[in-house]
Amino acid sequence: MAGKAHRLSAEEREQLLPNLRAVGWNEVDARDAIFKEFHFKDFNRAFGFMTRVALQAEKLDHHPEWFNVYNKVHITLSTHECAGLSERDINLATFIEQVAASLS
Ligand SMILES: C[C@H](O)[C@H](O)[C@H]1CNC2=NC(N)=NC(=O)C2=N1
Repeated sequence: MAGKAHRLSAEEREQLLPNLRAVGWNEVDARDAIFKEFHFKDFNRAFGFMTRVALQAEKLDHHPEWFNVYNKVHITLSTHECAGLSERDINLATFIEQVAASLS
Protein backbone atom coordinates (compact mmCIF):
# COMPACT_ATOMS: atom_id res chain seq x y z
CA MET A 1 0.00 0.00 0.00
CA ALA A 2 1.49 3.33 -1.06
CA GLY A 3 2.09 5.98 1.59
CA LYS A 4 1.60 5.96 5.31
CA ALA A 5 -1.92 5.93 6.68
CA HIS A 6 -2.95 8.86 8.86
CA ARG A 7 -5.94 9.11 11.17
CA LEU A 8 -8.66 11.15 9.57
CA SER A 9 -8.93 14.70 10.90
CA ALA A 10 -12.24 16.12 12.12
CA GLU A 11 -12.64 17.95 8.80
CA GLU A 12 -11.91 14.84 6.75
CA ARG A 13 -14.48 12.92 8.82
CA GLU A 14 -17.12 15.60 8.23
CA GLN A 15 -16.44 15.30 4.54
CA LEU A 16 -16.12 11.51 4.19
CA LEU A 17 -18.40 9.90 6.78
CA PRO A 18 -21.89 11.24 5.93
CA ASN A 19 -22.19 9.12 2.76
CA LEU A 20 -21.29 6.00 4.70
CA ARG A 21 -23.55 6.90 7.65
CA ALA A 22 -26.39 7.30 5.19
CA VAL A 23 -26.04 3.65 4.15
CA GLY A 24 -25.74 2.24 7.68
CA TRP A 25 -22.10 2.53 8.73
CA ASN A 26 -21.65 3.80 12.29
CA GLU A 27 -18.69 4.87 14.35
CA VAL A 28 -17.80 2.36 17.06
CA ASP A 29 -17.99 3.62 20.67
CA ALA A 30 -14.92 2.11 22.29
CA ARG A 31 -12.40 2.58 19.47
CA ASP A 32 -11.76 4.60 16.34
CA ALA A 33 -13.45 2.34 13.77
CA ILE A 34 -16.60 2.00 11.69
CA PHE A 35 -19.10 -0.86 11.78
CA LYS A 36 -21.97 -2.17 9.67
CA GLU A 37 -24.15 -5.26 9.79
CA PHE A 38 -25.15 -6.78 6.43
CA HIS A 39 -28.06 -9.18 5.87
CA PHE A 40 -28.38 -11.41 2.82
CA LYS A 41 -31.01 -13.79 1.54
CA ASP A 42 -29.03 -16.87 2.59
CA PHE A 43 -25.55 -18.17 3.41
CA ASN A 44 -24.55 -18.47 -0.27
CA ARG A 45 -25.14 -14.76 -0.85
CA ALA A 46 -23.35 -13.85 2.38
CA PHE A 47 -20.35 -16.00 1.55
CA GLY A 48 -20.26 -14.81 -2.07
CA PHE A 49 -20.15 -11.26 -0.72
CA MET A 50 -17.34 -12.14 1.70
CA THR A 51 -15.36 -13.80 -1.10
CA ARG A 52 -15.49 -10.71 -3.29
CA VAL A 53 -14.60 -8.44 -0.39
CA ALA A 54 -11.75 -10.78 0.63
CA LEU A 55 -10.14 -10.70 -2.83
CA GLN A 56 -10.22 -6.90 -2.91
CA ALA A 57 -8.99 -6.66 0.69
CA GLU A 58 -5.99 -8.79 -0.24
CA LYS A 59 -5.28 -6.59 -3.27
CA LEU A 60 -5.45 -3.47 -1.10
CA ASP A 61 -3.57 -5.14 1.78
CA HIS A 62 -6.35 -3.81 3.96
CA HIS A 63 -8.53 -6.39 5.67
CA PRO A 64 -11.88 -6.31 7.41
CA GLU A 65 -12.50 -7.57 10.93
CA TRP A 66 -15.65 -9.56 10.40
CA PHE A 67 -18.06 -12.08 11.78
CA ASN A 68 -20.45 -14.28 9.84
CA VAL A 69 -23.31 -16.46 10.92
CA TYR A 70 -25.59 -17.86 8.20
CA ASN A 71 -26.87 -14.81 6.26
CA LYS A 72 -25.41 -12.09 8.50
CA VAL A 73 -22.01 -10.44 8.13
CA HIS A 74 -20.75 -7.92 10.70
CA ILE A 75 -17.84 -5.78 9.54
CA THR A 76 -15.52 -3.48 11.50
CA LEU A 77 -12.92 -1.37 9.68
CA SER A 78 -9.92 0.34 11.24
CA THR A 79 -6.24 0.87 10.41
CA HIS A 80 -3.61 -0.68 12.69
CA GLU A 81 -0.79 1.47 11.37
CA CYS A 82 -2.39 4.68 12.68
CA ALA A 83 -4.54 3.03 15.38
CA GLY A 84 -7.74 4.47 13.98
CA LEU A 85 -9.82 5.41 11.01
CA SER A 86 -7.96 6.28 7.82
CA GLU A 87 -8.83 6.84 4.18
CA ARG A 88 -8.11 3.14 3.59
CA ASP A 89 -11.16 2.27 5.69
CA ILE A 90 -13.31 4.70 3.73
CA ASN A 91 -12.10 3.21 0.44
CA LEU A 92 -12.73 -0.36 1.58
CA ALA A 93 -16.19 0.54 2.97
CA THR A 94 -17.06 2.19 -0.35
CA PHE A 95 -16.00 -0.92 -2.25
CA ILE A 96 -17.97 -3.12 0.18
CA GLU A 97 -21.09 -1.04 -0.51
CA GLN A 98 -20.69 -1.58 -4.25
CA VAL A 99 -20.44 -5.34 -3.77
CA ALA A 100 -23.44 -5.44 -1.42
CA ALA A 101 -25.50 -3.36 -3.87
CA SER A 102 -24.65 -5.71 -6.73
CA LEU A 103 -25.84 -8.74 -4.73
CA SER A 104 -29.15 -7.45 -3.41
C1 LIG B 1 1.65 -6.02 7.55
C2 LIG B 1 0.40 -5.65 6.80
O1 LIG B 1 0.68 -4.89 5.68
C3 LIG B 1 -0.56 -4.87 7.69
O2 LIG B 1 -0.79 -5.56 8.88
C4 LIG B 1 -1.86 -4.53 6.99
C5 LIG B 1 -2.71 -5.73 6.67
N1 LIG B 1 -4.13 -5.50 6.77
C6 LIG B 1 -4.65 -4.46 7.44
N2 LIG B 1 -5.95 -4.34 7.62
C7 LIG B 1 -6.50 -3.36 8.32
N3 LIG B 1 -7.82 -3.28 8.45
N4 LIG B 1 -5.73 -2.43 8.86
C8 LIG B 1 -4.39 -2.43 8.74
O3 LIG B 1 -3.74 -1.54 9.24
C9 LIG B 1 -3.81 -3.49 7.99
N5 LIG B 1 -2.49 -3.55 7.81
